[in-house]
Amino acid sequence: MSEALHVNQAAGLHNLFSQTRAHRDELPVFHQAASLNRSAPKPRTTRTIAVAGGKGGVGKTTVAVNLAMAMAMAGRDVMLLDADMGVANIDVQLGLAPTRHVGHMLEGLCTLRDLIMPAQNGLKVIPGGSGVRRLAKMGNGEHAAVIRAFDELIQPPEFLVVDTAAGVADNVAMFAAAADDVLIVVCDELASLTDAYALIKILAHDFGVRRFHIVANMVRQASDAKKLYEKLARVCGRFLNVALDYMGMVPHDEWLRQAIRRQGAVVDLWPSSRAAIGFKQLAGAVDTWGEPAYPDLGRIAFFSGQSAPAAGW
Ligand SMILES: Nc1ncnc2c1ncn2[C@@H]1O[C@H](COP(=O)(O)OP(=O)(O)OP(=O)(O)O)[C@@H](O)[C@H]1O
Repeated sequence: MSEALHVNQAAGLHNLFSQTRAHRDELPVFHQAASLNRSAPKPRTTRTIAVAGGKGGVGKTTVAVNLAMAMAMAGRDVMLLDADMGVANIDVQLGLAPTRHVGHMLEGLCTLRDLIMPAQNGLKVIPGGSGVRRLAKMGNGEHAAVIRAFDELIQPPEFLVVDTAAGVADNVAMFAAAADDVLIVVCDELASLTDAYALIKILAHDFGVRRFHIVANMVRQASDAKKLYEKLARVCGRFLNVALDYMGMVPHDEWLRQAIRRQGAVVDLWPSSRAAIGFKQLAGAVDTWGEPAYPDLGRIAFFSGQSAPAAGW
């Protein structure tokens, strides 16, 4: 698999959203992830949600932070992993000042548990590290080591929300494919749809992910959000064997920028803002997602080594 696929050049993706006739994609399925972990599945107690989107700037971090915070405010035990390693910024957004990052853990200088930072409302954050070249250049083995490190947590959370990087490089795909659910963030730009499609295609073909939750961010009204979803669903339905779930919308809302300036989450600081209401609805919808549609067998997954229920369950 290529290290960094330039999504807008891949297979003339822009055309997919406008053309009337195209060939069904028949690329082979690569079971690269499957060959890396052949251990038997074990019962898991943590539900992992990866927030992805392909394109940069569509609001992945905003959605991850506010989804995690909204669930924490609802009394759930939630951990948030900033997997945008090397250029991570969840710590800054939530006013945290980490002294260690994932690189220290990989070097054996600390454990994953040492990286956990308490944020507002009981949310726990694992910062991704910023301005560290080595983190930005991590290879597949190191990504897998980060994912497997979660097996060592003595008190696994009820939910792990993973904020992934932009693009469709291996790190994004690995973190997304290691989760139980993938939440794709799209906004009202053609490049957002084409990049979301590219990511869904890679996750479906190369990692066997079959179900995706879709949220429309920074939209003006519900009808615009629905149209975005329908465009994506139409193209995916035509070329990929995947199911898309529409999760609603988060409107464009200036209170979000204010929240970032105040180093907090909008759901916490301005809970009755339009964006906060959208995030809370999204958080409430997670409970309707049903069982993860994705078997553990033969893949690298977060908490795949869990064998006992989490404390407090
Ligand atoms: N619903 C919204 N209303 C207004 N502004 C928003 C909304 N969602 C995100 N933003 C703003 O858009 C910008 C990009 O958001 P964010 O950093 O979450 O995107 P991202 O997809 O994680 O970006 P990157 O790929 O670069 O990490 C931020 O300034 C954020 O405050």
